[in-house]
Amino acid sequence: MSGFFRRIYDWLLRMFWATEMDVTMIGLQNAGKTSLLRVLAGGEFTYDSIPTVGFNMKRVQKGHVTLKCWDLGGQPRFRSMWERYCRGVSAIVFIVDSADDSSIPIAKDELHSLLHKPMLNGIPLLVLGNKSDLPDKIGVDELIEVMDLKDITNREVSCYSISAKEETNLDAVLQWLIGRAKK
Ligand SMILES: Nc1nc2c(ncn2[C@@H]2O[C@H](COP(=O)(O)OP(=O)(O)OP(=O)(O)O)[C@@H](O)[C@H]2O)c(=O)[nH]1
Ligand SMILES: [Mg+2]
Repeated sequence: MSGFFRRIYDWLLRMFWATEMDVTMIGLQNAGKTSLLRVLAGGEFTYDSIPTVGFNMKRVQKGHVTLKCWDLGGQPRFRSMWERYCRGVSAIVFIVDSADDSSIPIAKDELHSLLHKPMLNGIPLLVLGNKSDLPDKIGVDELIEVMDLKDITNREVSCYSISAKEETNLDAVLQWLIGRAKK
């Protein structure tokens, strides 16, 4: 399809079949949540990302679906906000720095204590091992193991290895999220 007809087609889809879905992005500080969202929204990757204070919101447009993405601060003082921002969303995205071994046990505990909250029952979960461009990263199988993802039974769970920097697997992330839009 030529660029012109593609734009008309996208516009018609948005006019008559538009869907907006809320997605919340959480994970420890420095995992790469803000970087991922910046790149998903069409921005440039940068090493000078500023730690998020509280939260930010950015919309990501993909065909007829608008992802309303809530990017939460990962420092300990902001983690008590996570539950409130996860309530009622179409999907929770939990981002892990897959090249930082020491962060993983803390990330696992934070994730599992959040998933025990009754208000969040059943919300689909996508766990992303970010920074796959770095040499010391762990792969998806190991991430599933160390994050105890096989023990999660009350919701749909998927796990991908990604790099916000090199834009690795970001299409798969968007496709997964769009597939969770509430009908
Ligand atoms: N090599 C590499 N570095 C990354 C990647 N994604 C993010 N970073 C870097 O990791 C650092 C932290 O990124 P942020 O996106 O600010 O992390 P965050 O999870 O939003 O952190 P908080 O807002 O404090 O919770 C920055 O220096 C980024 O440039 C990646 O895919 N590869
Ligand atoms: Mg941030």
